Amino acid sequence: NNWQIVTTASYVPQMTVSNDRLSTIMDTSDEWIRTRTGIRRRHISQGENTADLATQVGQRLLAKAHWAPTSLDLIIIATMSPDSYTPSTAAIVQGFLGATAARAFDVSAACSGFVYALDIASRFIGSECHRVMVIGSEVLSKITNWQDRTTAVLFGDGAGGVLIETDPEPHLLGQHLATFGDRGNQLVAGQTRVNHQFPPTITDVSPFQMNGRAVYRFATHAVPISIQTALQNAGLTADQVDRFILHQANIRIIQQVARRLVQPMTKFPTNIDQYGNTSAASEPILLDECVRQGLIRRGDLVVLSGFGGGLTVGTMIIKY
Ligand SMILES: O=C(O)C1CCN(c2ccc(-c3cc(CO)ccc3Cl)cn2)CC1
Repeated sequence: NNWQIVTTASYVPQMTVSNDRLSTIMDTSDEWIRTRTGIRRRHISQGENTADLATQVGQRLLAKAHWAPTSLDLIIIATMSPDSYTPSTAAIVQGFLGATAARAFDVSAACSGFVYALDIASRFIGSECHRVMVIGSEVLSKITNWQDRTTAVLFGDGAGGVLIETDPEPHLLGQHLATFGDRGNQLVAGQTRVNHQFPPTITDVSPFQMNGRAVYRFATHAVPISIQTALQNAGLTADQVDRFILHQANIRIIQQVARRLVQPMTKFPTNIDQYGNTSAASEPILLDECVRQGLIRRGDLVVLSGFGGGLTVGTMIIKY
């Protein structure tokens, strides 16, 4: 069933942490972080959890679309840093917003989460489900080991999302989702352990652990293939795309993907310098900024592509 993105919104915690400030708590430097990742600062939550960031986005979305919360049929939150095992972050947001008619659940696909959630929403939308809220929200600072300079310098907190509604015109022109579970151990966070004794003890949440080189290599290989496959599904070529909204994981990966697709960097807006890697939130935050800055207009051909934990990759071709 056809649907359209009605509006976009985003929200980041107020406090920013510069590279220089990080270099006072771990052995790193602004020069290293900026040249190797493109990151200059990141927003770090002070007391706001994942559902709080998502609720801010939800309120902004409903206000921009002039929708009553009770008109929502479905809320999906893509996150790898939920408030709790239960209730789901989506259920908490549903309660905070008073969206009493909406079913609500989380999608866990790390940095591909927003595309996975949008794909699921597009399969729900139809005769009984007209109005859907899809948000990517992360507080990665709570699962980061702030002594591990290989990961702590990369991540930030934030949330972004869209409202989608049934539409007579097709706007989802193609997609490609893939998961490589045999390589999942290359990017792990929040791992639980089951011990042999009885009663078992509750384990604390393990911080990020990443085989950076392996994930980097995966991304530079899997993302161009995913984008080309989605374009083929849509009967389109990269030349026809107006904007590529890629997961903001690393500036060099974005440059590498642009080269592989033989496309100019002007088609690849970036904001990793401001936010760091916000996992499932990075695409909707960037999408919202592009819409607000007029870099994406109605009728534009937009590619959304996320990649990361799972390992997963997800690409969607949308006529905005
Ligand atoms: O030494 C260097 O240059 C290092 C090399 C390693 N780097 C990496 C490696 C992987 C990621 C990454 C992370 C996620 C998790 O959301 C998803 C997707 C990716 Cl591709 C980000 N940076 C940083 C610079």
